[in-house]
Amino acid sequence: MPGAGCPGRALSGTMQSEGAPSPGGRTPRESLVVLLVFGVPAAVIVAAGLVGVLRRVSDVRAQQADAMRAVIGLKTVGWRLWLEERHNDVQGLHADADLLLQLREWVQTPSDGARVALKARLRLLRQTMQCADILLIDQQGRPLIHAADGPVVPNEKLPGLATLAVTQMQTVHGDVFASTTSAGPATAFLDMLVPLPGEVLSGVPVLVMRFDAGRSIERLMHSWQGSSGEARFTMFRADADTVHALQATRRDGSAVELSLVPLARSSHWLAAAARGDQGARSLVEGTDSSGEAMLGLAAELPESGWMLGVSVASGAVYASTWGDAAWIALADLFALVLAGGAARAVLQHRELRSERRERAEQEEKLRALGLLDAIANGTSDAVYAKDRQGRYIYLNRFACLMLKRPLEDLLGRDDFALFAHEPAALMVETDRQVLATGQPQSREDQLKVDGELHSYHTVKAPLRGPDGSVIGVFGISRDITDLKRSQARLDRLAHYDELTGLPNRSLVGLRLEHALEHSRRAKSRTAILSIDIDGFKTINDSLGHPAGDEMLCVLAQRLRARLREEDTLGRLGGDEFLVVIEGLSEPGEAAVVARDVLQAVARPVPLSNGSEAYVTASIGISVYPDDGCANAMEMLRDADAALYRAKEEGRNGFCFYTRDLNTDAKAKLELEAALSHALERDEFVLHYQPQVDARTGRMAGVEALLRWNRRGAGMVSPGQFIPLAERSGLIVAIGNWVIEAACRQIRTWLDAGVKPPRVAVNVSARQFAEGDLDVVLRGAMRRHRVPAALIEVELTESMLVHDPDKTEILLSRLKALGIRLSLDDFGTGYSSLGYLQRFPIDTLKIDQSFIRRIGTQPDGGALADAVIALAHRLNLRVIAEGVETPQQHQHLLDQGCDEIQGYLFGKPMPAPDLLERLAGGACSISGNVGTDDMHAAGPAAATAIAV
Ligand SMILES: Nc1nc2c(ncn2[C@@H]2O[C@@H]3COP(=O)(O)O[C@H]4[C@@H](O)[C@H](n5cnc6c(=O)[nH]c(N)nc65)O[C@@H]4COP(=O)(O)O[C@H]3[C@H]2O)c(=O)[nH]1
Repeated sequence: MPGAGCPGRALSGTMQSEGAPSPGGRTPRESLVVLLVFGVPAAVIVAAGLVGVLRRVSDVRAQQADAMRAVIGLKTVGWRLWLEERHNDVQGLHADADLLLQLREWVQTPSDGARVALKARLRLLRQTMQCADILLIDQQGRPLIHAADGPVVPNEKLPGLATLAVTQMQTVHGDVFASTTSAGPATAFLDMLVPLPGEVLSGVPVLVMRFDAGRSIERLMHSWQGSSGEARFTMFRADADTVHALQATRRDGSAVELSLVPLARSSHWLAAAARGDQGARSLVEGTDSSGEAMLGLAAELPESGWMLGVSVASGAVYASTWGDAAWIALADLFALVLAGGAARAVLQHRELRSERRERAEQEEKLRALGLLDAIANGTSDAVYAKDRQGRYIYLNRFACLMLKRPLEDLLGRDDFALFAHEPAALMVETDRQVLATGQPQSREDQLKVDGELHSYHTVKAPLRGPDGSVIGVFGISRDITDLKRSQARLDRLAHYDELTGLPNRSLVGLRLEHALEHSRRAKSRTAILSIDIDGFKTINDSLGHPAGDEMLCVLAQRLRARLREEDTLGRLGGDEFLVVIEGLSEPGEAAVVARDVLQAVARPVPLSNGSEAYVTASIGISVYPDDGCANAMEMLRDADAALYRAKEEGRNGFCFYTRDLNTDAKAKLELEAALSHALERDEFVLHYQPQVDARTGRMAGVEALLRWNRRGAGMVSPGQFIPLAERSGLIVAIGNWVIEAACRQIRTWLDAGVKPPRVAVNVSARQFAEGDLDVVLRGAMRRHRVPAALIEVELTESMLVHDPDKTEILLSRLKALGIRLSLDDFGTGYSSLGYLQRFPIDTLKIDQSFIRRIGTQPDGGALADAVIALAHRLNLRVIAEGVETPQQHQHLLDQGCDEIQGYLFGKPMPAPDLLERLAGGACSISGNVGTDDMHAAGPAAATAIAV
């Protein structure tokens, strides 16, 4: 926490020292890798280069040796040819008759003349055969006469050769020999000895043809220009100490001079060849006479007594090899340089990478520290660290703000120095657990800050040093006061009704479970009262929801005030309340409470708009264990069943649950299931009840009343199934069917030539709310070609008040069709006179309950009278329904009521029965005025009045 000078720095130092690697250090493993990757290939390259060079040298030597052997072979062939030619030259000499004759003459008469003649002959022969000399020798090899001038060049091998030739009696030749005169140049000769017939020439047995071998030798020693430079040839001969080489020199363009050169045995290549160290015809190395390094190869020159050697300068032979070697070496060097460079680059790269990594790590750490600092100070949690002794070593900015002290004041202090003893002890205890277990701990604390109690959620974890040992405690504390408040609010919302503040369904359910549990143990009674406000919907619809809500709140307060503290009062939703009463000793105590509740509800409720609302309540009671319920759910179900019964029994009362109620509920469910199939099974039928002119008794119209002929069960009263159909939504389809059926019936009457009465159809609230009543009516009227004047729609007050604007539009659309509108049950709801003026109503229908009062109570007709007067004041027609007695009829007639409907004039009846009435043209009051067996005839049904 550098900015604040907080001990965040101390933490930074700790983090930096953690396990940093040696900077730029190359590990032995890295060096080994580099050595393996680059050293080994480099060594292989160099070795391969070396082997290449050596192989090249070896190849060159082998090639050179082959070439030299081939050249020597060629030279040898040349030499053999020359020898063969010489043999051919001397062939036949031993049979040369002229020569033999002259020889014989000379042998027999060794006169000068004979000698001269023989010598001339030999000279001629020498010329012809191009010999260097021709000798006649005796058996000891001593020359007797010769053809050339000058002294005879001695050949020490002649005696031996002469013996051989004579013994074998065939031509033989000796080795090439050189004249060894020290003064002039030497000449090489070859003596070919031809034995002469002995009986002829005893004493002169051999003719020696001496050939000059110089030319041939000179040809042998002609140098050869090969690919590896000039090949030089040498004839040589070795004795014990010296090697004599024959050098051929052409002097004057024709004669070849030879010289014998003694060579040192040591370094001259010929000496090595002569020694045969590496075998005959093997390549030898040495120097030549001038000291130049030479490669040579020597082979015996056949039948000459000499060796023939060929040599080339080593430099010329290896020149290309050295060139290749130089290239290879260069390539090797290049490869080595490359390998070295690559190795260096790799090493540098690795070093660079490692440096970069270290730098990145360092930066990362710095960033992390910065982040830590930013996080610790950026959060609205208190972040802190303490040493093992509980002294603060770090606090973030928020922690300082929370404690309202500068950092310097806080560092080094412990919790006892900063907080009250009790919370401090708890904090220290948590620290102790963290230090002892090395495990994080969390807890919630409450601390007084600025005189206000705050809730904190704290997580504490061990603070570890670089070696992993626990050196203190690290903590984060979050102010969760608001969260706690929200939680409490959510809790309230989850368990309490927002409007009345009473426990809601879930909390009441829980309390009921608890109460039952307690009752089970204490063997006491628990009762529940399911309360429904009668007429609440009407209040809501007529006065608006705010008024409804206001009334609910007032009722909730009243009920709460009537109950004991330990009783639970809850609102389950809408106008449903539930009371749970514990510890009853007998069920009758529940009835006392119920009566109290009824009284409380029945009192007028003053509303803020100045008006007063009058409502009653219906209550269903279930008592544990008397009703045999096992749990809360069953109790609620039974109390509901009792509530329905209470409502059925006329409201503003209570009803205890009995087992029969459950049977009723089941029957209702079955009824509902059967109702859903009634339309498709065509089980509905319309009955018609006459509405007659009060004065004339003529039938002015009929009310279409729905009947359900339930399969297997007979006729079901609309009072039973209409509410069910309303609840399930089936009423919309059923209502449409009624309209269709009524129109169809009118058409039937029309087609039958009967003047049909006006038919009033009942419309349900849901059907009206669909908003398409005009479309449905128009469709039906069009399909059956029914004049709109024959249709009347009966609405109830509550339908109109729900959404007046929408109602106004729909009613005007109906009026536009030409349909009459009648307001049913008028006076029972919260009748608003304003609506009567606003909506295009034609007729008011006085509710049966008002009619029933006539004649039974003093001034019982007052309400009916008022409705009649009001209707007429508003120019509306008025019709009274449920008229059963002539007194009622008379009273209504006296008051000016326009039309009458009731058993007195006819019960609802099937269409064929009505047809008879229609045919009769008037509605008479008779003993049996209807065929509808749905309702029992009233007391006046037996009276017959003819109108
Ligand atoms: N005690 C007695 N009762 C008389 C007398 N004259 C007529 N009533 C009965 O009073 C009810 C008049 O119908 P409501 O007020 O529209 O009351 C109707 C109406 O609200 C509803 N309802 C009947 N048919 C339909 C229908 O097609 N559609 C809708 N939505 N509701 C219908 O069912 C209610 C009951 O119908 P119902 O059982 O047919 O009962 C009829 C009728 O039979 C009388 O002199 N004495």
